[in-house]
Amino acid sequence: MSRKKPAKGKAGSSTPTASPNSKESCRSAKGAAASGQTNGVIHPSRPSLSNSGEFYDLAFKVMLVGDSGVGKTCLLVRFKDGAFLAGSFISTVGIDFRNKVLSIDGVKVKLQIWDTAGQERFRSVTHAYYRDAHALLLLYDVANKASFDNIQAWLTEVHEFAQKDVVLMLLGNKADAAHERVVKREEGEKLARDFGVPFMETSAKSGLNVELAFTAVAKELKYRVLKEPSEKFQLQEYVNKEMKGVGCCRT
Ligand SMILES: Nc1nc2c(ncn2[C@@H]2O[C@H](COP(=O)(O)OP(=O)(O)OP(=O)(O)O)[C@@H](O)[C@H]2O)c(=O)[nH]1
Ligand SMILES: [Mg+2]
Repeated sequence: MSRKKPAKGKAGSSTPTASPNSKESCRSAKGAAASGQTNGVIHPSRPSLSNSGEFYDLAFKVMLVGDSGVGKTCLLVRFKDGAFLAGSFISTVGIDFRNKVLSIDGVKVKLQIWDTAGQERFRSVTHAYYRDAHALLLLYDVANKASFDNIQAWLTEVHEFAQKDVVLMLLGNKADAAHERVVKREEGEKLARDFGVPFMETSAKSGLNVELAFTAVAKELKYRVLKEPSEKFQLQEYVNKEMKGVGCCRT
């Protein structure tokens, strides 16, 4: 069985060169060493080796998008390192990525997760990356109404620049911030229903639903590539079954 080791470095030739952060409040950018050589899906009969030394069967690109300050970088750091490093907010510059290999129903799925800058001045940089994304996590901040109101504009952008069959999920982040909350969960649910996208609330601070958001996307992507005739997977159904509410648990 052939096993290839992707070259180290920045994004592969099919994607523009990344512009790494030097520092962030969530320190996510540190390193970002893994390769972006594989633009498409890797065939499962040829396992590959990630930079962290883990073999994987499938690889996908996931992009985090949304207004500046909604918590994209913190969400990625929480997922990758299980940490929330509170401190002064240092906005992401350009774009960066980190890899994580998940085991999904016995299949090793590598997610290459791109953390984009929410600031308007970096918009043209992020546009260039949409086309290669297999999945997009679109975030707003439940404590910031403007970030919620801007979701429609983000969706317009997604439809303009991303692949038609991209896997989309809407996340209402900072669900821990009860006192500052200005967007009700029901409002997020309605918006998601109106646009036909799966939805859940998350918290990079508490970790609420963070693992689930990425796992659900990985499951959907894996299902699309490897689906058995007997297998059925529905992303929103899975999310509804698995997600935890704020301060309570759904069964
Ligand atoms: N309470 C709370 N604060 C959060 C959460 N996630 C992020 N924050 C805070 O929100 C601020 C912005 O977080 P970032 O993750 O840097 O935001 P971003 O979306 O990456 O912003 P840009 O890089 O400018 O696009 C930081 O001060 C974080 O500490 C969360 O789940 N709960
Ligand atoms: Mg950021």
